[in-house]
Amino acid sequence: MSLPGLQLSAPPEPVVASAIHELNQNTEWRFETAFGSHVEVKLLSGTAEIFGTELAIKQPYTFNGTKAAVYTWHGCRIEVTGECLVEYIAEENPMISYANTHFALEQLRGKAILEGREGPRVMVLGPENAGKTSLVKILTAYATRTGRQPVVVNLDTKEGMLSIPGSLSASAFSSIIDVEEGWGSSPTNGPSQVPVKLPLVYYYGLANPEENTKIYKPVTTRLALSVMSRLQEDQEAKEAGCIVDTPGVISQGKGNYEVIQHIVSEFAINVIIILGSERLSSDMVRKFNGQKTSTDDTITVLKLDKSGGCVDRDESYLKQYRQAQIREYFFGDSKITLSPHTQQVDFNQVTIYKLAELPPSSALQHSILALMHADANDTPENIRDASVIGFVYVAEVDEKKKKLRVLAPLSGRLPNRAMVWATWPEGGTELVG
Ligand SMILES: Nc1ncnc2c1ncn2[C@@H]1O[C@H](COP(=O)(O)OP(=O)(O)OP(=O)(O)O)[C@@H](O)[C@H]1O
Repeated sequence: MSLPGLQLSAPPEPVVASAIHELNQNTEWRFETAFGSHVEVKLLSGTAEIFGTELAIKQPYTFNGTKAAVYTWHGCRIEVTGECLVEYIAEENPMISYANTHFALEQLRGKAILEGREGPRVMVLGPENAGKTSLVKILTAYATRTGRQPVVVNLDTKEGMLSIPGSLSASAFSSIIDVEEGWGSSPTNGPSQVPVKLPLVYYYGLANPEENTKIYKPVTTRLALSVMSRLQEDQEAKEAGCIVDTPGVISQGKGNYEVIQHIVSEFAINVIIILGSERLSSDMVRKFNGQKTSTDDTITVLKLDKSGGCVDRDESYLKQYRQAQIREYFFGDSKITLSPHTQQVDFNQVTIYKLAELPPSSALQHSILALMHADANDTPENIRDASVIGFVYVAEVDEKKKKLRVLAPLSGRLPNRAMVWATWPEGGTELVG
């Protein structure tokens, strides 16, 4: 086609390859897409789900920087447009045992309702990339599909759940999980414009719990106290119980499993699921199986097979993933655009803590600060144990004028609360010019 008056030809539309896949019952199409390249998946017929959440028929879902699988119980046809890094159909998968685990949890929920007690408190353990987060998503999705409202807890600070990496968070899930974004890093995530999932967030600020158990353990305790009181006060959460995702590193521990023990006692965990490690499973059976929780429930340890689809994620992928989570926190995702604002604040208007109070300096440039529900002059312990109001990004530090330019996901003056600066998620990325 030529453009009128210019005799120029419009560049040809790039040809994007499309393919149709027929999946037999109980099989899955596994795929990986690169960051920056978009792959569209459409369910043409039959039924299918991604990590437990059903796909709507004929609706296009777009993936970018994703590793996942479209699973079908009864068979389906899907159309895939765009180029995947890896894609194949897998006949063997552990989905039947994962669904059976959901039904076993449902039985525990039924029993707890009859007895007027809390539903199961489930913890998923296993080494890195064993599929823990994927299993937590599947169990959560099946529970919400059954009409339950479980409280999901993320104790893995390498990734964020409805928050950015570095945080520990909990949220009651009553609606479906977004198949394109997974948990998402922003509370406004999901198909609805209404922020349906409001997480409670605490900040640890390091990737590995064992780097500083003196902070990790008390912060976990605070989160556990809130979750346990929610389970007592909110009938729907009480019936469904909670599902706790954990960092892989605590399962690879050199034998003492101190952090695991702490989580089990603080959340009164009574179902421990082990993925992908015989040794861990036998250690956990020896340590916990048949023991009583503080609420007088008996602990059951269960081993499940790791999915052959779990992929090891290298550091460069994980770094891009974290950056994408941070961007999404401030700017939204493909469906919901947020309107972040930058503002100037004087050095003397902010109080920043690292492990002790810290004067603002250019070292803060391009880092993330957690704004805490704590007074600027509170004690370091109270600040550490406080929950997070939100995060800001330091766009610029002017040491001469003693001013910071900060980006916040919402407009409005920064409240005069204590702020915490930690090393995780790593700074250094330029979010705004
Ligand atoms: N069946 C599957 N098909 C394709 N990809 C999968 C499948 N199951 C899991 N994955 C992918 O494998 C990677 C590792 O899985 P997941 O995040 O669930 O493991 P994890 O044990 O939580 O890891 P970590 O401890 O490092 O957080 C993820 O990118 C996940 O999306």
